[in-house]
Amino acid sequence: MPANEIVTTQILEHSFLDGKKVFVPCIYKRSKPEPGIPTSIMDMLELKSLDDFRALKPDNWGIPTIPKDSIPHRKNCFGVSGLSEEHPDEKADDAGLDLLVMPGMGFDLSFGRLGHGKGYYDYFLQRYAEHSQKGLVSKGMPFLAALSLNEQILGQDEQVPMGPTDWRVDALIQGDGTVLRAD
Ligand SMILES: Nc1nc2c(c(=O)[nH]1)N(C=O)[C@@H](CNc1ccc(C(=O)N[C@@H](CCC(=O)O)C(=O)O)cc1)CN2
Ligand SMILES: Nc1ncnc2c1ncn2[C@@H]1O[C@H](COP(=O)(O)OP(=O)(O)OP(=O)(O)O)[C@@H](O)[C@H]1O
Repeated sequence: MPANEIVTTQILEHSFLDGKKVFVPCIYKRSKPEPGIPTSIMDMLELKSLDDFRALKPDNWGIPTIPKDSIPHRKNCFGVSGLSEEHPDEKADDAGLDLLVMPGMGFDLSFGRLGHGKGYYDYFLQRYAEHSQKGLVSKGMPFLAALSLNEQILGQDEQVPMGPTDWRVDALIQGDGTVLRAD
């Protein structure tokens, strides 16, 4: 969470100045919970501008968060407006992400990632993969770049526990600027 992670403000600012589209996480409770699927899930919603970003208010964890009343008026990374659960299987032009910047509690040198135990990122990535397989997003999987403080990286012989739903990242960007790439 913000007190224990690399601050992403400059990445966001730089992305806007570079003319990129920027999406941020939006956590919500699914309206129709189903067994075996997390009840609280994450979508990625578009920020309209740098001013839009700067106007976000921090939530209880200090994370700048999209106001609820603006959700229906924002593009989702799956190309539809508002929350993705309201538009299952809807094909949209210009959908998808090139890059996903991922936080985490800990990382290992085999690109394993330990999240906050909510499955937000892992389940989002599974949904993205399903959208991609169905041809609902034109891009493939985003490049997964984890941001890690040096203290969050385990030593050579240690691994974070990885289960069947956990995704390995493509690159580990360390607090001292070192970048490790999986390929
Ligand atoms: N900067 C940043 N943004 C991020 C994350 C992060 O780690 N860093 N997240 C990384 O995951 C997500 C937010 N993570 C969260 C992790 C835990 C709880 C939490 O404890 N929530 C409540 C109730 C949640 C619910 O509705 O179920 C709780 O459990 O008491 C909330 C958000 C998305 N955005
Ligand atoms: N693809 C999925 N399908 C169903 N449940 C999932 C999926 N991905 C994760 N979950 C569930 O979410 C819960 C939390 O998973 P896990 O402990 O791996 O989260 P994490 O990687 O620490 O968190 P995050 O992904 O938010 O960073 C687990 O109960 C897990 O089974």
